Amino acid sequence: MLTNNLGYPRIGDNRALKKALEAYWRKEISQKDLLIAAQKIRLQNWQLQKDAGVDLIPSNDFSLYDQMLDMCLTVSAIPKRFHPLIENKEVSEADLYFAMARGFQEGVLDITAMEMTKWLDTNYHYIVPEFYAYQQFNFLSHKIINEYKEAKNAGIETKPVILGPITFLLFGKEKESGFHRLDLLKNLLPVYKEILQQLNELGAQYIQFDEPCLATNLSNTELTALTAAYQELKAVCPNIQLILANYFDCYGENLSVVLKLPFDVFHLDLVRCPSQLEDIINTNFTHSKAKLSLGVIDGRNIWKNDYEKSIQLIKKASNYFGDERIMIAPSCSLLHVPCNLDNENKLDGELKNWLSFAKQKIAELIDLKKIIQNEGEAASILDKNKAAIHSRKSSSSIHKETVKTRVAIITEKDTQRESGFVTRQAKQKALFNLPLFPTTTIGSFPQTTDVRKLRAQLKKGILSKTEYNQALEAATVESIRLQEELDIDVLVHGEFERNDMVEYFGEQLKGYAFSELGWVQSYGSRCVKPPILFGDIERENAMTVDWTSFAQSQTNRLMKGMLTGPITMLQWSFVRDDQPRETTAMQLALAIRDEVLDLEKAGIKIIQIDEPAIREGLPLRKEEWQAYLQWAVKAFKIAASGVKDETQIHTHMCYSEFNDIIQNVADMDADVITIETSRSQMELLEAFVQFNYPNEIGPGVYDIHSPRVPSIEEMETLLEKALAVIPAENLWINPDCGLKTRNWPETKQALENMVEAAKKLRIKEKVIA
Ligand SMILES: CN1c2c(nc(N)[nH]c2=O)NC[C@@H]1CNc1ccc(C(=O)N[C@@H](CCC(=O)N[C@@H](CCC(=O)N[C@@H](CCC(=O)O)C(=O)O)C(=O)O)C(=O)O)cc1
Ligand SMILES: N[C@@H](CCS)C(=O)O
Ligand SMILES: [Zn+2]
Repeated sequence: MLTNNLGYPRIGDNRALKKALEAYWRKEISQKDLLIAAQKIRLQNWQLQKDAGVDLIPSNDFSLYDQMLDMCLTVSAIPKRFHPLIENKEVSEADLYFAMARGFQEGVLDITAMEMTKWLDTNYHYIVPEFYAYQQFNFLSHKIINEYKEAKNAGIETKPVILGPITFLLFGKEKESGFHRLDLLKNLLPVYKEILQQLNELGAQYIQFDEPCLATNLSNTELTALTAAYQELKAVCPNIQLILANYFDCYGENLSVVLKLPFDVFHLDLVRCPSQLEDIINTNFTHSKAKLSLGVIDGRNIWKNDYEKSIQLIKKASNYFGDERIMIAPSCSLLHVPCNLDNENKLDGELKNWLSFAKQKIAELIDLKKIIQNEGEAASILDKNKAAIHSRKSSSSIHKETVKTRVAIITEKDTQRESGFVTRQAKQKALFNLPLFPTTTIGSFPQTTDVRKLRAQLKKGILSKTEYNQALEAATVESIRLQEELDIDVLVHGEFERNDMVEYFGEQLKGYAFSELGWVQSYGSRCVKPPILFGDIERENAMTVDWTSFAQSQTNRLMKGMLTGPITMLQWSFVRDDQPRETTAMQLALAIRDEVLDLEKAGIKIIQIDEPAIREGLPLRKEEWQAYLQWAVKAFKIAASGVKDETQIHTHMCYSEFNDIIQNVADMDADVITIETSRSQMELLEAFVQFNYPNEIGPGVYDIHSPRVPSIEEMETLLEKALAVIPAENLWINPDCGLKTRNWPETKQALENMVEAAKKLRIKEKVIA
């Protein structure tokens, strides 16, 4: 029985990759130094897995920015606008790669970044490949080959991991009409064949094809393409063992086609979908020679594996198929969990004993093998695990009757505003007296090194709480003055006091715990430290009233209160797996509702409840959507509906394709929604238009993930597009998302341009009127 790992976190302990990348982008270190730092992480990861005794160690799971972008470079899917950079000998392959991710603004060149979107239902973002009719591909970046050789030179045999051709095409976008991206498969496959041939020549024994599109509903055409592709690929190198990796859900209705594919190993995510083992047992797979990789260790959460449960599944599989046809594995790549629990010194001992990060999950894999093979320490390993699992199940720190009772008595009335939108809109317009096309921002302003340093100094005791607060007050006042100077209509306080929009709230809620170094990659160099939601959620004190009231006291303009919604708190935390997610969402919703009411009591007239993760939380299979959406929308409405008509509730969403959930977005009944639309050139608005979305909308007019500053004309063009489909009285003007990742000069310039674009639009609208 072999152990199989699908992927390891690539940011390195202590976010080594983030630090190297950002230093390189700031031109503080050379490209050579960046590449050395990257190599060090790869070697450490491989060595750790080899030392632990993992049989199938992944390579090419590392990426300097994103694995989908790596594939674009591998097959030379480089959008035409970046071609001047290919022709420019001064621009290296790495800089071309970063330009595709981050945009490029130098000299006469001003190139927009590629779009970025959520990787299935995770908080990881990938770069969206762009496709053109008749596009040709060729084997450009040899990263997969180089990393295989690099490991081999270090004495480590690895299993190269590659994103499969079907997922690569399906998760990309056509950039012109008249073709479907799957039409490009025949042009793409020769590159995959060349890769297979080269790996074969180098002696690779396994190659893992990631095809997570199999966790979604696929059409017959897509499944036919899948079959054709892998028949062609297998024929090239019959001796390499091909592994099919699907994760985050069942193969579902795709299973019967999948099991006929010429793979040597089929990976199953048995954490998300334990029932699929039974489904496979009920097919004639028992007669096949192929192996199963049983993903029994949760690669998406941080709870210690329950060995008894896993052993049951493994034994069931081995009874049917025999030990030699079984591999054991984490459910998916460990990219989505932090590196190493050993680095945590401040976690409560009881809680720490319930947890497992990437390094510990690798150890769990080996433990399970030892238990199955009944090696010497097997009994004591199992006993220790049983004790930890029992300790969590029976702990008194998890359950609070008052919280459970409050959830039990939620009624329909708790989810309804006093009046409908039309009445509320009239009251709010009369009260606020805002200009046509009001301008606002999404909440955060640049979290500069200086601001982060303040927090680090507070933590280390170098700054007192009073000194820390004074410094943040100064930053807040400065941002308010700037917004007034820029003539923005509805202001924000800037969120300087927040380390992160989820962690900050988690820190103030009972039922949450925090790691010190539990970082997980979100996109590129950006990381998050998801708080650990382990128990019933209770808000003991107001969380944002002091800062928001302070900010409001500094200006005569309207100041938005800024909160994170219950579904985003749920999605971006490591959540408990001992109760339904719905129950946890209701507990969070009640806590946020209390905060909304406290803000209203403190005189705040506009309150934004961010829900950027509502789309990401959708189950991967459509048949499960309605059940989720029903409770997700309910949770938002519980949070938002306690206020009077005059209080304006905003929500904000980014990275979302709203087309198929627009009815549910409308059901949330926020007075104003601000959404990310600029990278897709307002494409997203189509959904709002087709549905005749009734409430006010602020479609983002500039992409905040790129350092490039958009021009006034560019934003005017986007606004014209928006105005063609949204009634003028419902249109707000704002960036795509918060500005925390930007620096001040870019931010000032971009906002100045944005306000100017709004003013020009107002004048044009007056002329037409
Ligand atoms: C809006 N987005 C968010 C998502 N998920 C979240 N949980 N939060 C989000 O805001 N998902 C979708 C989008 C896009 N994703 C991201 C993710 C992450 C960032 C980001 O800016 N991350 C920061 C880290 C933020 C943080 O927690 N900072 C802490 C710790 C700061 C730190 O690094 N301290 C230094 C010491 C300070 C010094 O001396 O310089 C250290 O520990 O070494 C804080 O502020 O206190 C990142 O830098 O990656 C943005 C969008
Ligand atoms: N209010 C948050 C939303 C990010 S999705 C911010 O501005 O950063
Ligand atoms: Zn956002």
